[in-house]
Amino acid sequence: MQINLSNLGKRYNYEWIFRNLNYTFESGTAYAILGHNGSGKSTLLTVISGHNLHSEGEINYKVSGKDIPVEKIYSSLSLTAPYLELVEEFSLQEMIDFHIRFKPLRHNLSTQDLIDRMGLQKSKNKFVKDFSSGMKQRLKLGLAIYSESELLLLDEPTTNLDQEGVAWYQEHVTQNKQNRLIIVGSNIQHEYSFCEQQLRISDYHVANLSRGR
Ligand SMILES: Nc1ncnc2c1ncn2[C@@H]1O[C@H](COP(=O)(O)OP(=O)(O)OP(=O)(O)O)[C@@H](O)[C@H]1O
Repeated sequence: MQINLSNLGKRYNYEWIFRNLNYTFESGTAYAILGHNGSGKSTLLTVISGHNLHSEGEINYKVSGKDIPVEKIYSSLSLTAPYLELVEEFSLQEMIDFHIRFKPLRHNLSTQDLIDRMGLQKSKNKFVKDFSSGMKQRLKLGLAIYSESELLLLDEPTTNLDQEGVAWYQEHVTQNKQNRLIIVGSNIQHEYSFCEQQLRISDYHVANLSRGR
């Protein structure tokens, strides 16, 4: 998979979040989008995922050498982000079964296999609404990392995780990165230490562009 951004810009009302962004993302590489709070990391990830329209420039997707329109890109991606909600009324098992109906898991994993990999065996029949915030985050990550998808978008992936949860994230994301395109929005080193490339969103802020970078 390849994602090509050319002169990409996004503004909300009169405020430009980034402009003149030229960049190519390729499968087999993990990228970190870095920047301070409010710098536009989540905005760029939502634009890449097709959930948010850009304001100028172009974004092009290629899967196996074929151009894919933005409205079809959802079928090639999985993502996790703080604003994404789980279905609180489901038990853990029901939540995964529901997810699999839309997005199968990698390597034909079953619901039970995923529960085992997340280390949540004891909570199989617990309602998601009764999960701790760290358990919910582990579930969101497990669903994203283990979905059959070429593009994995991770926005602030270790939110609410303790040290053990962070170690779990690092182990599972690195085990599942081969041949995938991974993009992490973060400003915490342990979330993106496995990424080979870094993109600083502040380089594409209008004030910095006019200074000629
Ligand atoms: N829907 C929206 N309408 C107007 N402004 C928005 C909207 N969403 C985000 N913004 C603004 O865009 C800017 C970038 O926000 P964004 O959430 O992308 O930053 P971020 O780098 O992900 O921040 P954080 O590290 O705090 O998560 C902020 O100034 C924010 O207020």
